[in-house]
Amino acid sequence: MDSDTRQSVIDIDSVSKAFGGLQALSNCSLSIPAGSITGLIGPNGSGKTTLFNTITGYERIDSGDIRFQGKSIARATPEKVFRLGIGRTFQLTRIFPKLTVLENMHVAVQRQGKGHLFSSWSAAHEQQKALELLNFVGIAQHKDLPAGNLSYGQRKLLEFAFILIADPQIILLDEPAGGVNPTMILYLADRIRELHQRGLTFLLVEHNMEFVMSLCQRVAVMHRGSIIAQGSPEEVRNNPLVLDAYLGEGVQ
Ligand SMILES: Nc1ncnc2c1ncn2[C@@H]1O[C@H](COP(=O)(O)OP(=O)(O)OP(=O)(O)O)[C@@H](O)[C@H]1O
Repeated sequence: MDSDTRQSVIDIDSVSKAFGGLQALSNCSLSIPAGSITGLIGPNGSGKTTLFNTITGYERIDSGDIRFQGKSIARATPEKVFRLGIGRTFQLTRIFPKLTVLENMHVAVQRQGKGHLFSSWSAAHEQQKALELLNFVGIAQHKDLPAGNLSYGQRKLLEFAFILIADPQIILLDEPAGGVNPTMILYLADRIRELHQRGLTFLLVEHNMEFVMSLCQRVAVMHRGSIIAQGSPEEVRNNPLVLDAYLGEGVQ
């Protein structure tokens, strides 16, 4: 099915957000088709992380609306957004380095669910699910190691496992390939494709153009707080507005 005609899972509708005098988002509109892998690119400071923060409840918008499956989430807390089915990773990974990898998974269950989402889980179920997910992201063999011993790429995989705990419907990834070695990037791309085939939707911010162009069916380009272009990787690559935006701000 053409992604343009699919139902959208998230609709960002004329969203604006200022930090003091700085307009980080300016009448920003974007729809994420259900079942798509959408890449969000743009020069440094164009508003990509701010957009992620507004979708996931970490920043309040000044005007406009954000809807998830048709319902406004513009005023929802991060916990509520997560419970609705929107998972998210951060640019800097958030792990406890002295706890083992498996202990980190247990902490993630407690921390992300705040005791509600997973209250019916038994300890055995939690253990089994944690191991399955560590296996899926390829770091189960390190389960008893302190998480601080993991490489940067492996920490990102661990954080990926954290958000899968809650069976999200859409996953927002903030620079998943940033600082990760090429082999790990390919591995991560395969995991994303596999989850996508199982029905998950992805929105990812990324500066690694090869990663974006090979993985995403749709690409949206931000510049100065607005979406200036969107379409297939090919369409975006050939759009002169996109080149102007990057050249104007210094190529990444
Ligand atoms: N909490 C904040 N307080 C003040 N200014 C902020 C805040 N968060 C972001 N900004 C500013 O908003 C603008 C957009 O930043 P944002 O981090 O969203 O851009 P980005 O596209 O994600 O950049 P990068 O690619 O470098 O991560 C920047 O000028 C940034 O300095």
